[in-house]
Amino acid sequence: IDENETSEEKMIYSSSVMSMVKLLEMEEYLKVNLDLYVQEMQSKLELIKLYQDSLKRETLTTLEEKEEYMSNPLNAFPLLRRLNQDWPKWLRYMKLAISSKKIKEIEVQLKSAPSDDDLKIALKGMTRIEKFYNQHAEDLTKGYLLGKKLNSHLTAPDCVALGNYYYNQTQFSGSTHWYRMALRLHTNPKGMIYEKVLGLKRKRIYKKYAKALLMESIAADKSKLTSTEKSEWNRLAKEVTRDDNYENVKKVIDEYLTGDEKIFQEVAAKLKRKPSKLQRGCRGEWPPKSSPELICRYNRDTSAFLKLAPLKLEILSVQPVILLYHDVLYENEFKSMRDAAIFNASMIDGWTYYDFDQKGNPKWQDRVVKTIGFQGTTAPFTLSINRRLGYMSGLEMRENMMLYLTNYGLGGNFRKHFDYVELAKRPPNFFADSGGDHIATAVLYASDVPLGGTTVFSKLKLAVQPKKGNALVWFNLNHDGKPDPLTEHSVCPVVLGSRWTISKWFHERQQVFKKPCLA
Ligand SMILES: O=C(O)CCC(=O)C(=O)O
Ligand SMILES: [Fe+2]
Repeated sequence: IDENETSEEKMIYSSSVMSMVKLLEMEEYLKVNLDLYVQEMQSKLELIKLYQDSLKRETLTTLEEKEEYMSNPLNAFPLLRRLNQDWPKWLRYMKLAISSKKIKEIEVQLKSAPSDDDLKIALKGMTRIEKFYNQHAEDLTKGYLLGKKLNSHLTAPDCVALGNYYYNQTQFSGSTHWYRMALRLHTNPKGMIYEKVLGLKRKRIYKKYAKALLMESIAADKSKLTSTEKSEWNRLAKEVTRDDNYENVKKVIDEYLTGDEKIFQEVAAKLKRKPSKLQRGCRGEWPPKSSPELICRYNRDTSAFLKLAPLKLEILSVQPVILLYHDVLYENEFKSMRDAAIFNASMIDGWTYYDFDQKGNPKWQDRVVKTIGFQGTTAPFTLSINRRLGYMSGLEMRENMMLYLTNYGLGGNFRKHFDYVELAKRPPNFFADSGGDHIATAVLYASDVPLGGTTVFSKLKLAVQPKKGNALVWFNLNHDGKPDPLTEHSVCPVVLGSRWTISKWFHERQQVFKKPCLA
């Protein structure tokens, strides 16, 4: 994760649960305005209805009846007067804009609504959850996350957006399930809203679904098609989406819509790639570690202070050293840090990148978190946390008090990486200028994450679930100061929860007089 100034760009909400809270507040405000708008519209409607009532009279069909009616001056005079005086005024009243002030306010609010980029990041987060944890469209639609039933669900427009996202990336077998869900949910009375206001035509979804099925059967998600395949696909796609063919296509798809989801899921399973090692780790498929060296005890050794207040320590790995401490972060420390971050400063987007372009520049990829660095000793919490991290690691940190506070976003993750700088990639004055390599890393878990968000060391098959108050400390360099590739680690996509961490990278240089006193 790196920091990048993004001042000119629009605010991104989906990269942090905390910033998405603003969206909730935005919609609450919009709803208030909508309520007022509806109220005004209703009272206008009631007034017009009163006028309608006043216009009622018996039906007059024949010319004789009409003539008789108008021969009565008490009928003729009011009618004449009304047409001259009242109707033009009613017309004016009907034309009068309803609640133009409220509409203006909604317009202003929507200027800070999430951008297309933001939606793309959210879609990517959703599909990351779907793929990483092998979730099915139907389960997500019905409110199941990793088998846990939640009191929420997706709608037809949500499903279409997800289907289109896959479709546009030529991942057709990913899109078909979402189109099928969309059609199942596109029923009246809500279907009327989709058709008339959102422009989400049922007919168009049928066609898109048909095209995706066709493409899936021809190409099975191959990114490169031969020219014969391509022309065959184009010919068939035209055939399928021809208007006079619509009824046939619809008939076939309607059968799909009543089909058993289990069958679709079995077919999908055959098309899916085998899970990666990391994905298996994230799915909790690794057995728990046990070995005589891996013990729990109280750490009373790394500081005189700990003799009075020992820290609960669990040794997760000996080579490389990975320690899990329990109950080492206080709620009020985290709260004051978070408040400082969200009220007095602003957290910025953090990215996870996976690649370099041809010139060797990093290609930024996936905005996944919001983060902020707390330098030095400005607030009491940075001092107390740093002191405790000193006890936990046995390391010195006077030159480097920096702590990072991070909040993950929708499906937020952290790709596989090392915290050290590979020897070959070190700049000339690395040791003097940057304080040397990141000898160790500490991650304090500041929140529970009910689903996903596991810290995973793939090469060690070690997975650690965040637990509020716990801290993970590991050494990226071996005792001889060489990077240890076994420390490669990742954060699994967050599925449910707002993942907060306070992290620190310990610098190498300032440890020269202090041998790490390891367990
Ligand atoms: O949050 C985590 O679990 C790990 C974060 C991490 O890899 C880092 O801060 O370098
Ligand atoms: Fe890391």
